[in-house]
Amino acid sequence: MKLCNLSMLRNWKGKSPVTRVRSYLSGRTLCTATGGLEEEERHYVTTPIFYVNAAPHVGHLYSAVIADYLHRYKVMRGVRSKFSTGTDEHGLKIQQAADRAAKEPLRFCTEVSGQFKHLFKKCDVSYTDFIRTTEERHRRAVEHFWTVLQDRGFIYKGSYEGWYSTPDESFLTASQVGDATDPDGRAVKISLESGHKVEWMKEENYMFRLSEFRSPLQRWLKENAEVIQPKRFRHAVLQWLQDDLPDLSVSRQQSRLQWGIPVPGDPEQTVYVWLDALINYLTVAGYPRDHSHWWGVAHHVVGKDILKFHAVYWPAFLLAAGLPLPRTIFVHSHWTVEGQKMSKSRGNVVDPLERSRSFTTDGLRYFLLRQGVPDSDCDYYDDKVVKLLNTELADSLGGLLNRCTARTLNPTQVYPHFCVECFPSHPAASGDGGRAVSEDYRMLDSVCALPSLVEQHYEGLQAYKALEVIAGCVRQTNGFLQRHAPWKLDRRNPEELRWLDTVLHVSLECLRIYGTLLQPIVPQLADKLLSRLGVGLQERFWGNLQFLARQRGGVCPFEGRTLGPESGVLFSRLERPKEIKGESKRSKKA
Ligand SMILES: Nc1ncnc2c1ncn2[C@@H]1O[C@H](COP(=O)(O)OP(=O)(O)OP(=O)(O)O)[C@@H](O)[C@H]1O
Repeated sequence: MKLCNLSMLRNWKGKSPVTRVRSYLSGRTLCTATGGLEEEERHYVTTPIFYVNAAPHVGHLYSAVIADYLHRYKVMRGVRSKFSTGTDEHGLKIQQAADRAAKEPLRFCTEVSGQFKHLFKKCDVSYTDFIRTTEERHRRAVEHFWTVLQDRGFIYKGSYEGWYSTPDESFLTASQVGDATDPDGRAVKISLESGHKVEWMKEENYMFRLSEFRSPLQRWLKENAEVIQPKRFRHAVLQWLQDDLPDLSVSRQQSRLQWGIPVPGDPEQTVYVWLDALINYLTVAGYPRDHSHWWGVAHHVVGKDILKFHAVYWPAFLLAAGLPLPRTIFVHSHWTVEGQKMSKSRGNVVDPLERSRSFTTDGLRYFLLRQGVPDSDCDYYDDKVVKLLNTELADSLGGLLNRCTARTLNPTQVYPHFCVECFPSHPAASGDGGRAVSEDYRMLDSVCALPSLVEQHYEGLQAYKALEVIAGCVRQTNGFLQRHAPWKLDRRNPEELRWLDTVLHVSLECLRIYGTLLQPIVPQLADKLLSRLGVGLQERFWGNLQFLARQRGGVCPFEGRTLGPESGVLFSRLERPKEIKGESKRSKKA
């Protein structure tokens, strides 16, 4: 077992009662600070499963890359991480979309599900599990779950009467419905939340005793203040729990909905699509057989549009089934287009595959995670993407790498030596030989503090804050290089050469830290950067984030090592592509 450094100890926020310390270098094992007892840590992150009534858009990719970076971050920490995504394939909307496309529903679903898979592959979404709700393993899980709820007395046959929104596949209380007029001027009722038309529905079906769960849910939220993040969404859920919480219809008559899973023992009824869909998280965990390994450590990433399903219905179903509740429900806001939610049914979508070709996969991932703020909606437009990527990836980060590794400055192409007399660990200790100035020490402080700040933001699913602090440090390092202008130093003078090498060593150390921290967000770009620096695959874990060890008398394994081969610019400056300009104009006219 290798030793962990102090910052790891300080930063580790394990949930077990004993102080847990990760041996990051060994990757998988975990020991306790008290006795070396080995234990394994697990993490299970999910995206919503995506409804296959139309092709994916940028909003879907956003949910997927949030879960992906969390998964990659956990893997970097040596945690055993499971990451599931997939497609939600039952329901009236799919039945109708398949009819419109004149295709068998399953064939239609297979095609659209394939588009999601293809997108995720192209965009490096490194899921470990992909589930389709039309799979046999899922049908078995739903049937079992239903039977458990029924056996425990939480499902009864009743009659549902009330408002129903087919586009949202959801039931609404009177307070959630408002008046509007349709395009033909007729008075209609709409869902106040989604704006979709609702209809009055009356039919016999199965009801779930949701009304019994108000207090348990309130208690759960009270005792677990962090379970719903960010906070404003927790408040929204608490508010819903103050309102009416009537029993929930959990089946539809088969005559109205054929495309779904039949209710066990009653083929005249089809399981409500949301109950069916939510169970996917259990199916992936192995339910009903051996799910306990993963189920207790589940973290859901969801858009705010489906918060109620995940934070009210889903925990109520789980409590009724006697199963543990998710650890976190992380909620994000929406990408909008000219102020309106980007959505399949509105058709105002931005094609993520096309954008990943124009801006590169990492460019698009970086943009979404740097600009997407969980708390509030964000308008998407291409100019913003181009500006951000040119500034932060091409000029700032790419420029820094380019300058530090250029043959003119570094003709031997090695990770240069650090001279501690030129840059001692503390300014006061600098004798005549010290050449660093106070801004340089401020930069070192920022870079030293960076891993723990980034950790905090990654753990809290606030990637934009992590990327903001990284971008700030990159700017500081560029300033450091500019200030000392190593290109003006005379290599023939040994003293100047020592300082030149030190400036480059410090800059490469900074770049190594940035590249390592950026891996979950921009995996290809980070790989290119770290490979150029000659950092091996086993040297890219969280435990390799010791910065500038040489200054504190430690050993830097990279010093004197040959740099990796040159492989072109890190990130090429972007032009605004013509075809995207055309599309933006079209969407403006619409
Ligand atoms: N505009 C968006 N911004 C961010 N995430 C989104 C957006 N649209 C969808 N998502 C993500 O996808 C999930 C499921 O969305 P859904 O499949 O209902 O997409 P949609 O485009 O809103 O579809 P529809 O228009 O048919 O309701 C959301 O909960 C969220 O995680």
